[in-house]
Amino acid sequence: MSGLRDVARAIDAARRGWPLVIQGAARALSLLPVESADSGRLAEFLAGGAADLLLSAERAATLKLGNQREAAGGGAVRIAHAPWLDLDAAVALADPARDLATPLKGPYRAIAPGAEDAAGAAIKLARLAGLLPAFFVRDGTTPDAPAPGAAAVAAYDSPGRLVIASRARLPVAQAEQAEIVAFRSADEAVEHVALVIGAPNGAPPLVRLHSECLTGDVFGSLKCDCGPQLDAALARIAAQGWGVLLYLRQEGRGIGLVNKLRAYALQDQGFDTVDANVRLGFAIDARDFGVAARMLELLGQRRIRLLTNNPAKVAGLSAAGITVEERVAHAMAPNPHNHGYLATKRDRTGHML
Ligand SMILES: Nc1nc2c(ncn2[C@@H]2O[C@H](COP(=O)(O)OP(=O)(O)OP(=O)(O)O)[C@@H](O)[C@H]2O)c(=O)[nH]1
Ligand SMILES: [Zn+2]
Repeated sequence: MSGLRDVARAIDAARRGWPLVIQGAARALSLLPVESADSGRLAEFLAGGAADLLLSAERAATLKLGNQREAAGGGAVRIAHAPWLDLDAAVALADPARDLATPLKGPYRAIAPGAEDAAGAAIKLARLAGLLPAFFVRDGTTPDAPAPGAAAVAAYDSPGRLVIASRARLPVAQAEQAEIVAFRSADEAVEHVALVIGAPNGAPPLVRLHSECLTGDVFGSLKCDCGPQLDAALARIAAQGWGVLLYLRQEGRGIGLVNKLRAYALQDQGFDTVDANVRLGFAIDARDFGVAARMLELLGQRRIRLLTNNPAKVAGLSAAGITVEERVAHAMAPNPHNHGYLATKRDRTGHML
């Protein structure tokens, strides 16, 4: 599908600081990501015409720019160009790291994004590229820039084309009888993985959906509960004799490692995990559990028992056709560093803790 190839090229361009185009149903937007731009790239981009700034609705709301009406639909707010809206000012609008230190320039004026579908797709594309959701933007196309349609961006990470790419026996410390299964999609670069423990015994498998957390899974971070949850899930599945751990490549609840570390830096300034995500311009939780449902289907498991405290995982799987016969609580003892994080999950994101 050439549309998906154009999305992949656009993600690559965004990471490299090259311009890209998103074709909306009514009109196209030319875009240059604020994070990866430099003054030379910006000057080239501006040679095509004056550029406004596109921010996610969450970031605009944090800055008290724009309002719900403007944010409705596309999930993006466009800030009209002004002489003082240079690269430095754009970085200050995009990156919350300096929010408390530097007062905003301005005044800034929010205008309608123009092509709401393309604007919303741009915000999603920034997340897929692991970049801050902020672009220099102008109407129309740019020669030689990748130009996916907004609909292709929206469909980009849908799990329909996921297949099992490879599987092999993998004895692990917690379970000698285990098999690793790698999944691949023609559309996406990331590879999700399942660890199937034991052998089907007729009962619904005990399943854990684990979203990637480099800091917790590899370094034993005490800021979250991911590492202990991963270990405990493997132990509990092994004790049952049969089950599946899905290792989902959804680092930082889907915003990527760099953006998660930005969220951690904001947490060091006193914001909680929810407010940090929103301040960066992202949804509180950017994950879609449809991919997990597809993995379970490919493994032939449509009825499961799910280890989680997160009702959104149960709802996401159910909406995608998986029957969750039982939710099995999976709470870990808190430590002094993750106590606040766990309290926020309980109080603000509906976790049953
Ligand atoms: N953006 C962001 N992501 C975080 C933060 N702390 C942990 N994460 C990520 O959150 C995800 C943790 O997901 P899960 O272990 O599936 O936990 P959960 O959604 O709380 O649900 P259960 O553990 O199943 O109850 C991982 O991708 C972590 O990288 C944070 O402060 N900010
Ligand atoms: Zn973690």
